[in-house]
Amino acid sequence: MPGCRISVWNPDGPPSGAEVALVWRPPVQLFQHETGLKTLFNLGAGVDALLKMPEIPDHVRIVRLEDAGMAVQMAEYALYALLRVSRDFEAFDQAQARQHWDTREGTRQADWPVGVLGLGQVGARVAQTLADFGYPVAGWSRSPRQIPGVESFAGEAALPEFLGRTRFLVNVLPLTPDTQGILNRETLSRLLPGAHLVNVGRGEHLVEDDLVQMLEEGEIAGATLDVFHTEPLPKDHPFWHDPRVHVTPHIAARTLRDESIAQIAGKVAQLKRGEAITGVVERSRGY
Ligand SMILES: O=CC(=O)O
Repeated sequence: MPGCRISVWNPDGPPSGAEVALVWRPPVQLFQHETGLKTLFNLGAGVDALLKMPEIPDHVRIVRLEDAGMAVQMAEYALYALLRVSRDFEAFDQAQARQHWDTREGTRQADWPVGVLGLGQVGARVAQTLADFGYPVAGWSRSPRQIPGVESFAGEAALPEFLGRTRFLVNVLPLTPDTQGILNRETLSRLLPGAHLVNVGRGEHLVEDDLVQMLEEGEIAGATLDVFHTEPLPKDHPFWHDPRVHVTPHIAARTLRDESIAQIAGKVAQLKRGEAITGVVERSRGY
């Protein structure tokens, strides 16, 4: 990046005078030290942790990563979880362990209506991918979205109807005060029987105790969870030990270095030319 001076933040040295910082969960001292910052590029899609930091001055522009190779990873993750449950692959693994030739009846895609919570760049890719495979897919977002082959539900009033037609629920919402705890007993109990939950948003979207109980009661058949209230997931957490729950360590969509650098470098160049950039967070909206 000719024309840019790039350094690693050194909290013990004098301020660098940087106008732009690339951050992931930065310490508050950064903002007390580097007071010339104008733009923060978040090295992830979710900016919830940054928006919980009152130390970030109001005039600092926060920019999130837009897709940058994450959307396709989320689509892969959701597709993997969907195929595993909808095609009974776990039952076949168990049958193999018993050398049992399990000639169970085949499953139908129509029996697995998919619902995607959140239809931003990531959610749209997830919904589109699963729809392309032939599953009935609907998406829920704040405002209506037009995605080919995906039924759109918008706004809080449409949430019960969206949940009521969904058996495989994928959460990719941003975490905001409005969406915190949105996956709870009241909402999850509206899903179709035999439901499976995939959470690749944030742990705080889910009321974990509600899910633990609903799995016990058979109200929810299973879950594939990548994010948790406490990460790493504490060793004694019931999710580790429940065979109906599949735990992954916040890897559903990794930040890809080259793609992220290219995107951020492009936006820095645009800013230097005085152009508007996309991906700027609306703080009042929460993402
Ligand atoms: O959690 C990861 C991200 O927000 O990109």
